[in-house]
Amino acid sequence: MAELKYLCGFGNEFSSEDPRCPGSLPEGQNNPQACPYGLYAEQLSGSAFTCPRPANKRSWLYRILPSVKHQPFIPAACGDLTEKWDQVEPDPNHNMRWRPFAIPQSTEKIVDFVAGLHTICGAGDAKSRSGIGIHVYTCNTSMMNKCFNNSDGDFLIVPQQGELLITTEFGKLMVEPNEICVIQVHFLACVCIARTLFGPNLERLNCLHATGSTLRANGLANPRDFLCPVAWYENREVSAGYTVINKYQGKLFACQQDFSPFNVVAWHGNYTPYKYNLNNFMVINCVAFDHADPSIFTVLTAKSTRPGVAIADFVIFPPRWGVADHTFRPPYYHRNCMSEFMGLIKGHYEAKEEGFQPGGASLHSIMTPHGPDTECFEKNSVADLKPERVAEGTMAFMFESSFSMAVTKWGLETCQKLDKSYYQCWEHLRSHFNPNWKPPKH
Ligand SMILES: O=C(O)Cc1cc(O)ccc1O
Ligand SMILES: [Fe+2]
Repeated sequence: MAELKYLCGFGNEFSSEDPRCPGSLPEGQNNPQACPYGLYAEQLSGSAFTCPRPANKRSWLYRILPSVKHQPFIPAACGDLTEKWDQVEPDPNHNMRWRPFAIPQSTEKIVDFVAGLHTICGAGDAKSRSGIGIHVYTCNTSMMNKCFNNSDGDFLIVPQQGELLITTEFGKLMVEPNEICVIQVHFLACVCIARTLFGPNLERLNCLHATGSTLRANGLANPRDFLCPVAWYENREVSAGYTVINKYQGKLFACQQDFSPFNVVAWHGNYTPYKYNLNNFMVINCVAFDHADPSIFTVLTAKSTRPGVAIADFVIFPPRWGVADHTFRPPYYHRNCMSEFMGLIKGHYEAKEEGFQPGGASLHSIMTPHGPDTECFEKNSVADLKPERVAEGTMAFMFESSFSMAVTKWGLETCQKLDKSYYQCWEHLRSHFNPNWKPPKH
């Protein structure tokens, strides 16, 4: 497949025409009486009309047929996708760790993107438009004559294994591990497996959906590194039926139409899907002493209505230099007023060299004490503090949320990946207390 082209910038006013139809974008107005090439004009808004201008998000799509032409939606099987946060009793032992989630073999079961979504934890409510859902996604096949949209929130997709070709109404995105992509609320997406890194047709990812707020880029993620697709259309009748699956108020619904919805010939606007390569993040770190809190690693944030408090921050722990003097350099022990869901794309996480594995995850719920494991503490309390590379070959990430999240039955039981021995990584922490301690002489 030819290299895909992208437009670069974050939240820019973009415009794009499929080169097969030059002049398909109306000039000087959005709603001509008759659009070029006989297209329909359709607006997709990401902010209320009344929002102040800098917060306004909307795009205009010029398409062969409008989205409204479809059969009614009917309930569809939700599998392990849920917004029921009371499936299991609350449990304050919410320092949890999961071994790498299993990817079904295609010889056993065919699983596409939608069928492969499993909700692991979350909180809040799509109806009041304030909430978060964290899903683990494993699949072994492409979506065929089928696409998906999430009416409940923006989808942030973090591939861990295998490349994805995501067709959207704005065009195509190729997303590989160490890249992320954002498919906003209401955008249609067809997720295909493009190429796999380990064995045939196996994909594993984490998805975050944040309800009620648009994801914004943080200052250290340069706007020009965000890539958005260019217009691409297909004029394809599907007499057997094209299925649109809609996640709406926490449940899945499906409808049929007799044409491909990827029929947008031209578009313009500032509300588009995008991808971002995590290697482009301009990492900063402490250059004097002490461990800086991980807000310095925030790539994207979905703001809540409370100033400075996020529904969810997307944070990464990329390779960097550690140079802090007279400092315990790894993460400190802490009790956080935010929930921390972490995943490992590749490598080893500095606070837990073992146990936390690529393709696995951890959850440290609100105020649950956690920090470096015993080995990490002992080693780094006496380490020679030369400048050194930290997290070489590693990419860990965190969804940090102000919500106190519930774990689902799938996360607790069905997935069978919960590491029940996780608490033991702190069990051997011993007291170093010495009441006769004297400050060292210099
Ligand atoms: O718990 C963790 O491993 C994540 C984390 C990392 C860090 O550097 C500081 C605080 C924090 O919660
Ligand atoms: Fe933490």
